[in-house]
Amino acid sequence: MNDKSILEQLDAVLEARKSESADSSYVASLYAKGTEKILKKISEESLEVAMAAKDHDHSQSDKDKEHLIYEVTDLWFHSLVLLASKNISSEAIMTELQRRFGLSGHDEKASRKDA
Ligand SMILES: N=c1c2ncn([C@@H]3O[C@H](COP(=O)(O)OP(=O)(O)OP(=O)(O)O)[C@@H](O)[C@H]3O)c2ncn1[C@@H]1O[C@H](COP(=O)(O)O)[C@@H](O)[C@H]1O
Repeated sequence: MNDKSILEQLDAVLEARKSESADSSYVASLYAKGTEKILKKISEESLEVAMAAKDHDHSQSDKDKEHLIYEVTDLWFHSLVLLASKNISSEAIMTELQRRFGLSGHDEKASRKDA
């Protein structure tokens, strides 16, 4: 069993794909097409998340819950590809989430208004 988290493992794969060919790797093909293409995928996946969430609102079914998980995973994955393309690891996001942990969103917004 691998001791590294799936995010750490995926980070390593996304880094390694920078020297792979677009023909053999989907991630390499996204890097080759550039930021615009990756953003287009993120935009498409966001829309699919919204549609899946609305479907689940209506049905409350396990099937639509699974579909929502699937679509959010696609969105997270393409966001990680965007970050990797800019040499940002998922660790940076974990660190930022950790920094925000326990800080109320309302309080954080109020502190920005004061600044
Ligand atoms: N987690 C994922 C992952 N999630 C989703 N996808 C792909 O993301 C694409 C998005 O789905 P779409 O239906 O929008 O795809 P599409 O219509 O073929 O895409 P476009 O032609 O419109 O760009 C699909 O091709 C999925 O297979 C992923 N591709 C790769 N990974 C991970 O990345 C690793 C490296 O992948 P490769 O670079 O392909 O080896 C893999 O081992 C996985 O761990």
